[in-house]
Amino acid sequence: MSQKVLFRQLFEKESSTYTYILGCKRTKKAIIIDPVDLTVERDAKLLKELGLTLVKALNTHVHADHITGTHLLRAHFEGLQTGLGSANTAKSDEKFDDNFKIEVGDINLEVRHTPGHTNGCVTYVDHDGGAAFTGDALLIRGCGRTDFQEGCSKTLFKSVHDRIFSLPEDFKIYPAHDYKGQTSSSVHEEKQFNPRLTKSETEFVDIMENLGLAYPKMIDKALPWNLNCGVEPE
Ligand SMILES: N[C@@H](CCC(=O)N[C@@H](CSS)C(=O)NCC(=O)O)C(=O)O
Ligand SMILES: [Fe+2]
Repeated sequence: MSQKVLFRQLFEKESSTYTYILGCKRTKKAIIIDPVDLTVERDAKLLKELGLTLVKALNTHVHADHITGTHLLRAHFEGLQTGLGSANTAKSDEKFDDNFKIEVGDINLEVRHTPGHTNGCVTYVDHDGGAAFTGDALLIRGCGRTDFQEGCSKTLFKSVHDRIFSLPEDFKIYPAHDYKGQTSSSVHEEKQFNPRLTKSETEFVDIMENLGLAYPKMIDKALPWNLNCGVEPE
């Protein structure tokens, strides 16, 4: 991570979600990526202890397994803007087109559209810090499932190869989830050892069609709330 940016990786255990805080040391303005409703109080307290003002709460996609904390964070930080990729129909203050550049003080993130797990997934790339926040597009030694939310395994294969594996090999990978206690990886590691993405497209599609994962416990509640920015729909 860049010396100019304060960085924290936080974990929410019910959904095994990683939330990331990036704080500009100069301006004290901060961005949070993939906050969870259950851990908003913890995250807001930490931000305040670090002397940071949260100005943007971003999601990598409309989550199916938990409710986003973006709306609840507004109560702690006046003027907070929520953000999401522009391919989503969900409510959000900002919608980012492909290659859009987010700037907050000395924090710079490039938005790369990486559909496939959902049609609206994005990866936030920190070129200065050499890191990519991949959401569920690329997990450590895995990837997001493609069996709901307009998922498509061929699209995901292309997104990961064209938009994530094309980054420098030493870029770190920070996913939205991990179910095995792993915290980060690198482009080099995933290109070498990811058991799904090292395969041909045909083999990848076959793997994804036979994952046999259970339907996420919270999906029926989480999707309508998250389409409404984490607020209960009327
Ligand atoms: N058991 C969990 C959901 C687990 C799950 O389906 N995770 C998603 C990411 S959250 S949308 C996924 O894509 N997993 C891929 C994999 O290979 O594990 C629950 O019930 O919430
Ligand atoms: Fe997801």
